[in-house]
Amino acid sequence: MSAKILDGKTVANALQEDIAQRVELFVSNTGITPCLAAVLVGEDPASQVYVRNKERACGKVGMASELFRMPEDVSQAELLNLVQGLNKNDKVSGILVQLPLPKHLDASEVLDAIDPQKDVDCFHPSNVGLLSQGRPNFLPCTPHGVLQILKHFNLPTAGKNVCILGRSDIVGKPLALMLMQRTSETCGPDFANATVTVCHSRTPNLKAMTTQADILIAAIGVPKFVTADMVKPGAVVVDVGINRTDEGLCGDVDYDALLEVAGAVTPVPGGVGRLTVTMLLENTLKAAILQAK
Ligand SMILES: NC(=O)C1=CN([C@@H]2O[C@H](COP(=O)(O)OP(=O)(O)OC[C@H]3O[C@@H](n4cnc5c(N)ncnc54)[C@H](OP(=O)(O)O)[C@@H]3O)[C@@H](O)[C@H]2O)C=CC1
Ligand SMILES: Nc1nc(=O)c2c([nH]1)NC[C@@H]1CN(c3ccc(C(=O)N[C@@H](CCC(=O)O)C(=O)O)cc3)C=[N+]21
Repeated sequence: MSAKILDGKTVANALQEDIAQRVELFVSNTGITPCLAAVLVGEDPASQVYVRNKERACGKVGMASELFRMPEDVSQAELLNLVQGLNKNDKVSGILVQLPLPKHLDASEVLDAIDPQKDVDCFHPSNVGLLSQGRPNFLPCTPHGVLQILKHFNLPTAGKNVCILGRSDIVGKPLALMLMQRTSETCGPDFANATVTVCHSRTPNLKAMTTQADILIAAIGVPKFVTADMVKPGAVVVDVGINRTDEGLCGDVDYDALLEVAGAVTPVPGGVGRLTVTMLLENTLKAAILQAK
């Protein structure tokens, strides 16, 4: 058996074409160009790559982006001051503070300071609360990207056993919330209504959980953690992990081995990461529309 490869580039390009058209329409109707403000603290190489990808993608769909770089030793007060300035700045539609932040900073306090209507990451407690109640303002980028890949390849989640590895606030937890809802705002009821199992570092006998899954989603940050014996034959495997190793970029799943057991699998790079960036563009346009009202 050879798994179908769920190419994120194709999905991202199709969605970005659609976003570009809506951006053009919005600009011609309002005279406003949606703008993403990205805040980057320090010199972390991975963060720099991601932020660069985000800026490039903004340009591709006709949106503006502005990068705000802060030194590694920036104070909490200075960073809060920057965020408050961006909240007030009418030219800025969306604000993204790239994570992780250096340890001396209180990330929650910084993220909570972002105007919920500019919170394109969907990290603000009011936006997370709305998401959990099934009436989202913004959809979180990476979880939304996972749904969009599944939708593009017609792999519905309704009635399926979905196992998520990882319970972070950026991927695992919001993804679990979205998949257990009755419907998805953008993808409909076929891409919700899952029976969701969330696993983490304190889950005993992980393999017993993963082998039950029709759809297995890995978001733990451990290179090639998911091996062929952990996957039910024919299952859909979504690899969210992005790990930098000596042999280059790799995901949380043992991709080559899984090609022989899985029904479908996302590559890294060229998988979910592409969609994360695309859904950020979607949210930035949405933010601009909210603010134009
Ligand atoms: N493609 C994309 O767009 C994105 C990719 N990523 C990537 O996804 C991965 C996860 O990121 P993120 O969610 O931020 O990670 P975090 O480090 O915040 O969380 C990792 C989660 O995985 C769990 N975990 C870690 N090791 C194990 C293990 N051996 N067995 C079971 N569970 C384990 C942790 O459990 P516990 O809670 O018990 O500690 C935790 O819940 C990373 O590789 C990251 O780079 C992240 C965001 C976007
Ligand atoms: N506030 C905040 N919001 C985030 O959404 C956020 C964050 N902080 N911190 C880090 C994670 C990670 N993340 C990615 C972004 C782009 C790619 C991406 O472009 N991936 C490409 C290229 C990867 C590469 O070349 O390194 C791919 O997978 O093909 C991946 C992962 C967003 N995150």
